[in-house]
Amino acid sequence: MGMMAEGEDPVIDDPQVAAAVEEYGNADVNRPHERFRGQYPIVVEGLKNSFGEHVIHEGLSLKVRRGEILGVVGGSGTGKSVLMRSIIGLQTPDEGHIEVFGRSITDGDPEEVIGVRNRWGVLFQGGALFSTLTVGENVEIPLKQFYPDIEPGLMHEIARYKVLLSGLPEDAVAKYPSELSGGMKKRAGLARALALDPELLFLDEPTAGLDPIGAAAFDSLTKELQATLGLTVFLITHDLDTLHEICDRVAVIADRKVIAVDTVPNLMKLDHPWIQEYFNGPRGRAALTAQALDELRRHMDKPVALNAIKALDKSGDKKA
Ligand SMILES: Nc1ncnc2c1ncn2[C@@H]1O[C@H](COP(=O)(O)OP(=O)(O)OP(=O)(O)O)[C@@H](O)[C@H]1O
Repeated sequence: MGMMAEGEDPVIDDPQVAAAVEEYGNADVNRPHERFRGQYPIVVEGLKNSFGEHVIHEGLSLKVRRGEILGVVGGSGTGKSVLMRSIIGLQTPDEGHIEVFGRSITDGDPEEVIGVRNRWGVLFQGGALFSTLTVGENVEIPLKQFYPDIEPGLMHEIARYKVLLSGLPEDAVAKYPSELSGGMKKRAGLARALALDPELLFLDEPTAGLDPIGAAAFDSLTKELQATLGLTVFLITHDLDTLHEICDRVAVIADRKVIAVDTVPNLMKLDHPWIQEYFNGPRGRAALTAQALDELRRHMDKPVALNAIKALDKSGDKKA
């Protein structure tokens, strides 16, 4: 086989497979389970968003790599949610271009956009569950919307599986959102976001409002799902522990654009005042110490690590 550019589909050598592809349409057709093979499932270029006189984004560009957990941070009101809403087509920008899975969201054919909407899942801030429906029924909504012909028994079974996949007990399927704790509601929202086996997962402040143990558990679940399901995750968060623990890279929004995208250690070296305040301020330092402790605990059998943990714990006590 000749050289293949990144993101290109492989040449089909097998005549039977080639005939089947010919019959059912090639990779450009919106087949439900076509998977994106390019390098960047999300590409945003020159985005401008405003509400009246209030300009939120101007000249904002961002590329999300396939398979990464990308954290998105920025001060309150810098437009993290508006960016997410633009990417999923809920907010029409004034200017700029957005592609998801290589298809234009901003000026694409509406049919095409519908063809990509079943390939992402979204957990909105607060979960956005329908209060009059059970958890199982909430998870079935996207299934009914995109695959109305699936028979009800199978639909219930898929929903039950997604609920379990999100770490909820089986009996949560029949419960109403009001019967769930905050952490369980987030998991139910996640189960719904996973309903269509997405390749791309959008999480808006998933650990906000959770206690530290619940937040850490949700982070582990996100990491596990990314690794096992091969997801790309776009994760808006204020949670420094989340950034340190699970994000491959972090995009920082300030001054109406993405001012940097990099790993947390690399971002911490940058001279921007907001970045310094955020990552190197007292809360940033505490998160870093917590991560260092976690890392050391993984090597507890080693005497050096044990001593280091003791020393770090003591220095934490002094600060507190
Ligand atoms: N539909 C809307 N109409 C008018 N203004 C809006 C609308 N949606 C968002 N905004 C404004 O856009 C700005 C950015 O909002 P956004 O919710 O994206 O911020 P954010 O970075 O997610 O903030 P936070 O961290 O507080 O959640 C805010 O000033 C908000 O008031």
